[in-house]
Amino acid sequence: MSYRVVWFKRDLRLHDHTPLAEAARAGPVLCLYVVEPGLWAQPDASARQWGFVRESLRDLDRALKALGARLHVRVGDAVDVLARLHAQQPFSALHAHEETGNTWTFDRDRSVARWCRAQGVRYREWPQTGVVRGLRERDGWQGRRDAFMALPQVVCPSGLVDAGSVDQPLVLPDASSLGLREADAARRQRGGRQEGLAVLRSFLESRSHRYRGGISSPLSATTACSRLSPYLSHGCLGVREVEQATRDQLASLPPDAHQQRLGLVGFRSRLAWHDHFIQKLESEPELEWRNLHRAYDGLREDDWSDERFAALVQGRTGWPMVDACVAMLRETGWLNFRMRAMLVSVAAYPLWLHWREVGLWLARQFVDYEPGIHWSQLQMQSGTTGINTTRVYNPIKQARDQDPQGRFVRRWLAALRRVPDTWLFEPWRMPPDTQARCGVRVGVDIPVPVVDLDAALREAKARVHALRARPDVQAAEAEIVRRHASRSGRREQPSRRRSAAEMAQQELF
Ligand SMILES: Cc1cc2nc3c(=O)[nH]c(=O)nc-3n(C[C@H](O)[C@H](O)[C@H](O)COP(=O)(O)OP(=O)(O)OC[C@H]3O[C@@H](n4cnc5c(N)ncnc54)[C@H](O)[C@@H]3O)c2cc1C
Repeated sequence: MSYRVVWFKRDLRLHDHTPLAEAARAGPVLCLYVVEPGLWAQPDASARQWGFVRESLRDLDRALKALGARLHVRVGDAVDVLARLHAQQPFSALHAHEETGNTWTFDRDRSVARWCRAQGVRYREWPQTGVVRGLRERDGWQGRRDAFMALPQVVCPSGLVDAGSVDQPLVLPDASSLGLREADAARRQRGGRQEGLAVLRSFLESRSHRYRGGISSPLSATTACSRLSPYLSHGCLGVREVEQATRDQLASLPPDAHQQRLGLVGFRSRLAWHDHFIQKLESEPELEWRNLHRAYDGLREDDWSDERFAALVQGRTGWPMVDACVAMLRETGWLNFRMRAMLVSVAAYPLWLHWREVGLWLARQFVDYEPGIHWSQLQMQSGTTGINTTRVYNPIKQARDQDPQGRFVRRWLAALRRVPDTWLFEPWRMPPDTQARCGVRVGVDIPVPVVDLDAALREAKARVHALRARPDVQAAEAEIVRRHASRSGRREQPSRRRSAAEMAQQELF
């Protein structure tokens, strides 16, 4: 029997799934998910991500069963799994979505393509976002992305003929058998398309009026933001279906729904950034591990400090807003944009840590880890792209602006609950008699900051600005703009060293 294999990766849904629809049109299919121990052994993988994927796979299997098929799960190296399947029962084609992942998945996809060529198996891949494969420069990209988003969604087949047996139960390994030792996040979002659709509905219909103005503070952001990121990153929802649902919701709003309209327009621009940032990694896979602007090589690498990194990871920097964010991230696997940017900024400037290790730690924390967005943002917030404004977040100012009553900090840091408002954001300055009155000992119950914030910020900014001012560094920026910068808004000039859209992004949050 001739059949096609549909290989699910970061596209855990049946709706708007071209590889599945095309395979089903041609005849029997085998829907495959490969649990790859090599992938889960990478330093950016974590139990919380696997927990989310596991739930999504169960949901996917249920959806396939309703169509008369099932999800076939194999554990192993993708090429070995495909070779075994092919030896048992040869298939004519392998269908998949294009993936912009980390270096490991990039290499794996190339190995799979080589294996297909050698076996005479047709390997077909389709895009699932506005990211364009093989793009050499950014001119014209936005138009191509918009055209993709305007295409009709691909309808899910109404029935499937499974090329294998359908009455097997779904068996999925647990995190520990994949060697994932860090604990799952106790209060993370649950995986699966059904969960994702419910989150999408609640955002479009009732929460989006709080998006504009609500997404910067970590207090309001948990409900004001869409919270769609893990469903988009693991493909439980497609970007195109979310974009079109938003467009339709906007069209149906009554004229006086100003706040909701502003919210949905802002949200739609974030969906465009989703593709804009992933395109950077697609066009330049090396930005996962080396500075986008090579003149920044050596800026921080040799000054690595285990002590400063440990303080950050353990949430013991001494700056309450930073430590509270780390506590929330540990427990929920999510933070809003501004707080993510603040964590990276604190790591890069006052703590003067190179972004790669910091990025790996954060990647493991994020349930929604999306390599293209993640590594581009890590470099942008660390000031190593050469084309973005150097934005340095002061964690004490952020606390005052985003948590003026200290509710967020007190919620996540139990030791600070009895500290009076006056000292809450700089508790290490508390006089001894105040410490005694509120029963909190600086240096014992709460940490003293690892570095002097003002002095460390001053020195860090001076070092980065000195580098940016060098003519040879500025001269090299034009090429980075050509390949990566946004063309929306006025066309940016290399000499201005910033992208209009990226500036807008920095300012909006
Ligand atoms: C250092 C750093 C690392 C990040 N790592 C990731 C990551 O691994 N995965 C991830 O999905 N997002 C990442 N982001 C972007 C952003 O913080 C999250 O997308 C957002 O917080 C997710 O919550 P939400 O879905 O409620 O966002 P919303 O504000 O509701 O946005 C909707 C969607 O738009 C996209 N989006 C939003 N903001 C951005 C942005 N600035 N750049 C690109 N796309 C955006 C996401 O897909 C998001 O789900 C990172 C940001 C920073 C500063």
